[in-house]
Amino acid sequence: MASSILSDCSSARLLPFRRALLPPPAARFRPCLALVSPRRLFVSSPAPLPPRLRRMDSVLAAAASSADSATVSTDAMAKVIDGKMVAKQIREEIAVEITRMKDAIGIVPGLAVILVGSRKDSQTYVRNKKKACEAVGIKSYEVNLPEDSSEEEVIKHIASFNSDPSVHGILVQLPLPRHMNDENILNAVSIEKDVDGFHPLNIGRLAMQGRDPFFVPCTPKGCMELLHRYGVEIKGKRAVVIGRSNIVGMPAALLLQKANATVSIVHSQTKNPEEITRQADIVIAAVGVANLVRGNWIKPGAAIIDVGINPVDDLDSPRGYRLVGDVCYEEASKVAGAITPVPGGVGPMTIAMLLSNTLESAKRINKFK
Ligand SMILES: NC(=O)C1=CN([C@@H]2O[C@H](COP(=O)(O)OP(=O)(O)OC[C@H]3O[C@@H](n4cnc5c(N)ncnc54)[C@H](OP(=O)(O)O)[C@@H]3O)[C@@H](O)[C@H]2O)C=CC1
Ligand SMILES: Nc1nc(=O)c2c([nH]1)NC[C@@H]1CN(c3ccc(C(=O)N[C@@H](CCC(=O)O)C(=O)O)cc3)C=[N+]21
Repeated sequence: MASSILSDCSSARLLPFRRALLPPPAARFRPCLALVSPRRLFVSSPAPLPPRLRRMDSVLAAAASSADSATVSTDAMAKVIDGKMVAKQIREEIAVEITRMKDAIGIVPGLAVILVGSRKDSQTYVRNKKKACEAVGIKSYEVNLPEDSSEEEVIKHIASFNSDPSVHGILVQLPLPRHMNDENILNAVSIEKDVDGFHPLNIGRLAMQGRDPFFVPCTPKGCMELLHRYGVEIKGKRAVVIGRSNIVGMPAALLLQKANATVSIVHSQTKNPEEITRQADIVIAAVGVANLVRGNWIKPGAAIIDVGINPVDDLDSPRGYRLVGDVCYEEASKVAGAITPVPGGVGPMTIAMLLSNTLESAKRINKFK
């Protein structure tokens, strides 16, 4: 079913609010790529976990190995990196930890979300975050402000959450209205409660050798977790990150570099992006252009993490649209060694990492191990 929907990456029509920057399809698509036998980059057991997540190790190992058997259909098809399943397992582990903390010290983690304006997609994300919080036992606080609010009003709410001891994480939903300065607003979030990891001090610490941020931004952290869970070796490998935004591309490149990959960053001014991408053992695509990365951009056997969430017209879908990634899945899955789907890849991991950061914050603030 999925393959019939995605059978032609060049024909997806973008919804009006996304720029249509698709490459000319005939020029870039080489139809015989499925014949190339992928060189696998994977080990059978997951890599060791950082101490904080070690408790989740066995669950996630089981998740990864069940994904192995469930999703490899032929030798030429990439392994599906199932973010939805891994995220579910992580949420279950978080719920157990929250109960343990509540029973031991009577504290429940709290996450405050501030939404300015009435963008439909932002409202959906905020609703989903709230549901995810409730399901694991995190108390959620929400403030909805009108589009024409002032920066001062937003900062006033941030300040009140900064000093509220029942709030351990604060998230300001992006994008903010155009008249607001993101930097002024993100700077106002207490660095100890910055569960999005967007505060300049957190980003600065992420960039520096020998320093650690309080929080790692959720989407790049989710990408790294998926690579770890699926046993993708990073040290000494070539990685290409497509996109350099403050919230995804740039921190993803820093994390890959911290994990000892040799990293190149491809952006809108890069010449020959396909040539550079083709050298990568690991690709993280975070662009916002549907199906930009074609099969012939990919090195056989590479691991592909597709962050893009792009709505394209689909009259057969109840919503009138469906979501596709930045990578042409149908082509890429015939060349890559492993690949995340959209939906069901990085998106659910972003939310799971937000919950994980909120729990981590509540533990740190209350000195609970
Ligand atoms: N799955 C998830 O959890 C999340 C998904 N997303 C999705 O990820 C995508 C990227 O988001 P975000 O980083 O916020 O986007 P931004 O628009 O902030 O950044 C896009 C980046 O892509 C680069 N770019 C644009 N066009 C091209 C091109 N043709 N070739 C190469 N590079 C290009 C831009 O380059 P330049 O810097 O030169 O302008 C920029 O660095 C979106 O689809 C978004 O919806 C975002 C957050 C979370
Ligand atoms: N302060 C802030 N922090 C963010 O982390 C942040 C943000 N602002 N603004 C918007 C982007 C986008 N983002 C997503 C989160 C989950 C999915 C997600 O769960 N996606 C599902 C599909 C959901 C659907 O079907 O609509 C999936 O990929 O399977 C997607 C995108 C977080 N962002």
